[in-house]
Amino acid sequence: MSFKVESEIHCCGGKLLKLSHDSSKTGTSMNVNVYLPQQFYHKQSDKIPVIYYLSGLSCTPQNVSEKAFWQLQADRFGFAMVFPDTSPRGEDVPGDPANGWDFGLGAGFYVNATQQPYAKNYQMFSYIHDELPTVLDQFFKNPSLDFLDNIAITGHSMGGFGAIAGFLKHYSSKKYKSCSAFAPIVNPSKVPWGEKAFGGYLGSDAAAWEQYDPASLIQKVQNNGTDRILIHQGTSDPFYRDQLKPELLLESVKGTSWEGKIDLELVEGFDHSYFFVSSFVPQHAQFHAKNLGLI
Ligand SMILES: N[C@@H](CCC(=O)N[C@@H](CS)C(=O)NCC(=O)O)C(=O)O
Repeated sequence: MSFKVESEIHCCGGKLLKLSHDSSKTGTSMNVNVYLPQQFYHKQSDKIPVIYYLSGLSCTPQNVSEKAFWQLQADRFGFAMVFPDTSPRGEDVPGDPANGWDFGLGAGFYVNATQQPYAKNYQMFSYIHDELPTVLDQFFKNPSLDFLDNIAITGHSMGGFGAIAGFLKHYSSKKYKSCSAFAPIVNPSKVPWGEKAFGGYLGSDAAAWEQYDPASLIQKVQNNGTDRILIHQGTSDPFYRDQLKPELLLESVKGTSWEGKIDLELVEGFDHSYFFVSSFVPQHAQFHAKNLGLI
C-alpha cells in the first residue's frame, strides 16, 4: 500500500486531499480525492464518519470535488467525503473497442469483471467496498476518521447504481448505514448502458447480471427496520426515460419489505448535470447525517 499526496487544497473549512495509490485489485494506480472537514482540523470530533460518493460515466474524482459542493455540507455536519475514480486507468488497461464513453475507461460500473480482457483490471466492486476503505484507514492511521464502520454511500447515475448495488449486497452486514442516489441507473439489466456494461464485464449469463442489479437485489434482502433509500431524479434529464427509469425500482419492491421505503423525488425541470446534483446535495447530506448519528 503506497499512497501519494498529489495535492492538499484548502477548501471551505477543511482540506481536499488529492491522492493516488497502487491498487492490488485493479493492478493500477488509482486516483481518489478525500475531503476532511473543519471538525477534523479543529479536533472538534473524536469519530468523523465517512460518506463514499461514486461518480457517473466519464467522470474522474475531480468533477464531484469541483461541482457538487459536498464540502460545505461536510463542514456543516462533520463528516468526511471520499470521491473514488470510476475505473482503472493506464496505457495497458483495455477500454471500449467502440471508443464510447459508456464502457471501459471512466465507466467501470463498480462490478468485478469476469470477462476478458477486462477481468484483470476491472475489479471495481472489490476495490470500492473492500480495498479502498481498508487502505484509507491504514494510510490515515487516525482514530478520529472512521473509514470502516460508521459509513454511508451515495452516487450519481452509474455511481447511483454502484451505491445502491453496494449497499444492498452488503445489507446483511449493515456495512453502510445509509444509501442515497442522484439519477441512478436502477435496473441496468433492462437499459442500454447496463446491457452494454454487464455484457462486456460479466458476459451473457443472466444470473451474473442479477447479482448486481438493484431491482433484483432489493427483492432478496429483508428490510425489517426503518431504512429508506433517498433518490432524486430530474424530469428534464435526457437519460431519465431510456437509461435511468427509477420507477422500475418502485415496481420491483411492490409487495416486498421495501415497499414504501424508497423515497423517489422527481424534481421538475432538472437535468442530469452537476447543476442538478449540487442542488440536492444538501438534502442528501442531511439524510446521511441523520443516519450516521450526527444530528
Ligand atoms: N460525456 C457524456 C456525458 C456523460 C454524463 O452526462 N456524465 C455524467 C455522469 S453519467 C457526468 O457527471 N458528467 C460529468 C460532469 O458533468 O462533470 C457526453 O459527452 O454526453
